[in-house]
Amino acid sequence: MVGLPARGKSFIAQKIVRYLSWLSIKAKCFNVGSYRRRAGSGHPNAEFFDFNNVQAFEIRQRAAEQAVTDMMKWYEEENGVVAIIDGTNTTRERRNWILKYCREHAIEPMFLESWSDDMDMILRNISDVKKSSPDYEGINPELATKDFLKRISKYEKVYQPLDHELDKNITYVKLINVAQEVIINRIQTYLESRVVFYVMNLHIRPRCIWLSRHGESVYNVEKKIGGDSWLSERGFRYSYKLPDLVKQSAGDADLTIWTSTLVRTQQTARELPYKQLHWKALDELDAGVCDGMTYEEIEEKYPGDFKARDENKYEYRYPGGESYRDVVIRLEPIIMELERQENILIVTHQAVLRCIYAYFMNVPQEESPWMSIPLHTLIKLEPKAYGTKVTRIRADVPAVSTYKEKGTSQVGESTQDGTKSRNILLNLPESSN
Ligand SMILES: Nc1ncnc2c1ncn2[C@@H]1O[C@H](COP(=O)(O)OP(=O)(O)OP(=O)(O)O)[C@@H](O)[C@H]1O
Repeated sequence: MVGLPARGKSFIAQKIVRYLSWLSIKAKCFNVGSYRRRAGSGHPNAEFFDFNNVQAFEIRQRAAEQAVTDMMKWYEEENGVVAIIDGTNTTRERRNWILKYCREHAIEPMFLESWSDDMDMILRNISDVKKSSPDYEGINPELATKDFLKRISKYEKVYQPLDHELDKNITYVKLINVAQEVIINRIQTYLESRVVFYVMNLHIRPRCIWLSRHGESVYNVEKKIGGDSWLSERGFRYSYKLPDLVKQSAGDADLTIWTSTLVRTQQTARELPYKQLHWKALDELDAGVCDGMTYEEIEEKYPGDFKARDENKYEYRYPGGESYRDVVIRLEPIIMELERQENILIVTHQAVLRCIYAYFMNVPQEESPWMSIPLHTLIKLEPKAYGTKVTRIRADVPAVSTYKEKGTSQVGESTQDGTKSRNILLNLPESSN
């Protein structure tokens, strides 16, 4: 990463790691600010970041070296694929040092610069995350803001942005005022282009995403999986309640509804007074030859498959059908479009919802297929600077549980509050410098 403080470097770095991890590409962020704190910077004020402060400069240099050393160890020992050095890396000298070190280890780095002169946005960023940074623990917020602006001015004195001419031989992407303008140079690999495409689609305007499973279906009541059945009577009751639940949570905000192409999601959404789009990519995980069967029937007819699925639910692919991994791959355009959009309500199916939820909440693959996402519950996701806040709103309409625990063909769960799901993920703010 490259850029002055409060330009969203950590935000972007963490999002890239979450996106790649969700796609099963091993990625990790190495945050130079946390190495600097571990190296004993304490609670530094702006003077610490003065480039003429020799002692402090040494601490910062050591922190960068430690981050780069750990990165290399991770590549070598843990087969890492994409590492991100989340630091300011504001001088060409520092970037050349990273470039040289990486090339000596046969790694071709890509630099990602976030550049902004939008002072309102920078002040908002400081207020969002910097005042609560460990650097300013116990310090009056106004003083913290003032000191942080001074810290930025120390960096500005030495800042050398990526340059069309001087940096023409390196791979980079430069985001100007979020993605108002994007400059790319020497993008050479498929993975690099995926990352560029992803960051081009990010925005930071406040918005919410709501998720709901379809209302209880006739197949849910009959304990069958797959199919294209109608809603049950209780499922229709949920569809009549949904507009009020949404209004309660979204107020007068405008939103767009996305459903799958299957009858049960469209019946669930039909009373909602918003624009609706139907996506094939939101259809339920295809159970192949098991479509329309109960888990008991599957256990009886395909005992080997039943066991194999319990053992590795993420990878298991139904004969003639799909695995969770397959669903994630087909959901990628949905995630990309979600990043671009503002308020969206998605009405979809259990497995698909687990995959979308896993992306926003950073749920690991071994856990995501086992998350409990009950029927007749509206989930609100609010993306924040360093994570996503979740609120669950239950409709007072009873429904069967379709949750199947490991090792049984019975559906239903011991806990009704869905404790197997993650309620909130908010990473501690770290600073890149
Ligand atoms: N491309 C962007 N440009 C400017 N701000 C952004 C961008 N992307 C995200 N943000 C905002 O930046 C804030 C988070 O700042 P972040 O901690 O990531 O900055 P940083 O550049 O890593 O700062 P530091 O160098 O002090 O660690 C959030 O409020 C987020 O909305």
